Amino acid sequence: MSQMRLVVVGASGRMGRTLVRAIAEAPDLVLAGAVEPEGSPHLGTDAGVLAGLPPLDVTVSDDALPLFAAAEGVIDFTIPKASIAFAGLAAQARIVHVIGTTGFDAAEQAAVEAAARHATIVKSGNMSLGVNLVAALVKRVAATLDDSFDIEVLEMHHNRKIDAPSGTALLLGEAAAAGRQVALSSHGVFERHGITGARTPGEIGFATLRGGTVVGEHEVIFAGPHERISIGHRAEDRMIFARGALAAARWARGRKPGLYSMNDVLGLADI
Ligand SMILES: NC(=O)C1=CN([C@@H]2O[C@H](COP(=O)(O)OP(=O)(O)OC[C@H]3O[C@@H](n4cnc5c(N)ncnc54)[C@H](OP(=O)(O)O)[C@@H]3O)[C@@H](O)[C@H]2O)C=CC1
Ligand SMILES: O=C(O)C1=N[C@H](C(=O)O)C[C@H](O)C1
Repeated sequence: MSQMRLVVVGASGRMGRTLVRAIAEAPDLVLAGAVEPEGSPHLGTDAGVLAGLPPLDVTVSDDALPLFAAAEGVIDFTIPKASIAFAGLAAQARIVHVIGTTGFDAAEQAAVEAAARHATIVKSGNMSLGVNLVAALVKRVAATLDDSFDIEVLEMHHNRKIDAPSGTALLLGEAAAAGRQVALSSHGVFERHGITGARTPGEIGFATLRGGTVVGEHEVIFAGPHERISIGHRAEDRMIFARGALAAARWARGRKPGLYSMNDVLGLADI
């Protein structure tokens, strides 16, 4: 099979640069384009140089559509507003769209779902194998334990992160809610401050920490009567997310339009 031609949007970001390096080290993939927003100081720069590599002869552009038209996939770790626009363009170009961006509100999520009628989209709040395995375990443990075990999701990230709770924390909360056969929208508690009253049984609580250069840490705590179970994950390098995203692109190549998750890519959907 020929090399898969991929465009990286948000190419100068923390994930964008990591993705460019991950594509450069994959013999079956080739960087076909690199995109940054209009006005970015990085426009016209070589994407390889930007990522700390020798030149790759791909200059950073703000004109996504012609690049998408000549590619088979786009890898997108940007911001929700941009990802929605890219989903429309990817649908127009009939190419694979891997979305790692987090922080979507309900209307933005609905826009991605609409685009997935024409584009093959893989979207996940965390592209790593480890976190998706942890989510499968959380679902199983939540299904096994009753409401006498309180579920709390704890996360810590670097001080540049703009959304909270993290996409991964939400993914883990959804897994816990699915295990308990409840909706996260009705059982999730995202803020506590002041005289909150005692904890309501069945709540799924979230706590967010921000600081330093932490790549991403998550812990799901099941706190029961006189015992506590804790299941967690520590990301040590952004390369785990980048390699996961590239695995998603390979998996999605040639697949029919639809909205897929990393569970589909990793074969964890039935766990
Ligand atoms: N699912 C997963 O496994 C992971 C998800 N993430 C998520 O990925 C996203 C990005 O994270 P990170 O790389 O740390 O963030 P950064 O802020 O470092 O990078 C975001 C990049 O997107 C660019 N961007 C913004 N708008 C546009 C646009 N319209 N067109 C093209 N590029 C655009 C920004 O450009 P500029 O700076 O010029 O605005 C920036 O280069 C976040 O939502 C984060 O939560 C992160 C890691 C793993
Ligand atoms: O912004 C980040 O850095 C990360 N974002 C994702 C999230 O919101 O969960 C994934 C990872 O934890 C890093």
